[in-house]
Amino acid sequence: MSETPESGRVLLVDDEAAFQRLGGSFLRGLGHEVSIAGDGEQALAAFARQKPELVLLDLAMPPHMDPEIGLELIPRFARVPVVVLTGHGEHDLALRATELGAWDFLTKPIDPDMLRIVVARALRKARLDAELITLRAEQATDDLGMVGQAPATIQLRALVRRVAQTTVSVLVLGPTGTGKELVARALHACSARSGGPFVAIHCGALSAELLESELFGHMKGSFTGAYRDQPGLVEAAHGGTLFLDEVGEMPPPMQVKLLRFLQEGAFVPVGGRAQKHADARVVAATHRDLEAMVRDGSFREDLFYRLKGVVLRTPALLERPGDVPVLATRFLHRVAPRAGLSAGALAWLTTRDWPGNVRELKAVVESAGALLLPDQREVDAELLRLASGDMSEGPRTEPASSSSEGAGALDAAINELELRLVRDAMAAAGGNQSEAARRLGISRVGLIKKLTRLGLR
Ligand SMILES: Nc1ncnc2c1ncn2[C@@H]1O[C@H](COP(=O)(O)OP(=O)(O)OP(=O)(O)O)[C@@H](O)[C@H]1O
Repeated sequence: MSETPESGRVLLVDDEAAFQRLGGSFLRGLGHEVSIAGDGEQALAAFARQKPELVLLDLAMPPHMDPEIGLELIPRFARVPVVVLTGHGEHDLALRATELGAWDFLTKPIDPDMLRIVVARALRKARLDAELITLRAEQATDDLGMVGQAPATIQLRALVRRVAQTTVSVLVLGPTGTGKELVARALHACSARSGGPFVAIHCGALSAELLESELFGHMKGSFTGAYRDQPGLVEAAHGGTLFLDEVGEMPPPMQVKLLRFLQEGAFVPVGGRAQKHADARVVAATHRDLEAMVRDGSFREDLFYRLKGVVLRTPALLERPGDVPVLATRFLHRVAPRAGLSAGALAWLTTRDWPGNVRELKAVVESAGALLLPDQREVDAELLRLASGDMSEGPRTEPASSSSEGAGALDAAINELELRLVRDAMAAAGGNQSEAARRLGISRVGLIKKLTRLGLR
């Protein structure tokens, strides 16, 4: 097989002056940029300086020509192929070097043709590796933070990219926890406003009065406790994007004021007289059936049409089961980068309904990842069941992973985790129990039971 000569940066680590000279000039003759090091210290310094794409390493290093010193160097040349140079009959050494991550080895005296071929092959591998890393990084940023490869998810990402370039208002519709806020953030990030602020407000968590003051600000003395003029979120979002989460919960008097802002970019702070202006792109979202609300008169029709310049739908997880393993793996890696999901765990994850959708999946997988014991590298179905608080299912499909002593620690960890999740949900929902229950993907009665048991009521 012929190898196309590609030039690259090569670090040659060898203490033999003759080989440094001959090998070096042979490689330079092939067009490579060659650095030479005579011992381990020089090698590491040259590695940092030259950033080679390939290291040729003679294992016998001064001062004692001990091959162990050479072996120790291999892992230090991270992410770069290492070709080890060994003497005749050093088969075991070559094997150990390969185990430590060496890419190939050559036996001395070195045949120039072999050297040329091995170097060309190793450089090609180095470039493919680098390309793969770049592609992965691009893919990671390319998914706009919206992980998933189901057709519906791919289509949603494409729509987000297109709509982001326009100025139309966007209404994001979908069940709870399906990524509506994520879509709003992605719209902002892909838009010409990405350098400006992204400001989110939950319209259902506040009373009409508080919501108005939060959105449009208030003047000093306009109500008890208004000690100074306070600008609202609409102004904070000037030049950026204002995300109105659960717009369906917006009280009717506020709906009129929002409509005015959408039509004219104008608003009046609470207690103020002068009209103010702000330029914020509005993205609204709701899990409720706004059309039905328009029909029954609880949501203004003119506001509905104003908001729904473009409608983006985030489907329930049940409608895109192919996304479950991809999402679960991504969430697990965020809390336990070296852990994986067992086959049983994947089966358990993909057969559940996920009423709380991605938010619920995320919470369960992250909790399971946090519950891994220090020497555990795999999340199995049982750990997921523990993390989800669902102990009602049948017999174990996989062996238990902890001792009974560990199980006590596990219970405490689970309780703590549950406490944290419930507290966070209550805080995010501004103390509104229905909203907190929805965020957790459980019923309100279930939440009240939990609050009582956890001593939070
Ligand atoms: N495609 C996805 N990739 C990665 N994370 C996701 C995805 N979809 C949702 N999430 C995560 O799930 C959680 C819930 O998402 P988000 O808050 O955007 O949902 P939502 O539909 O706005 O929820 P709600 O209706 O309760 O306001 C967040 O932590 C979000 O990062």
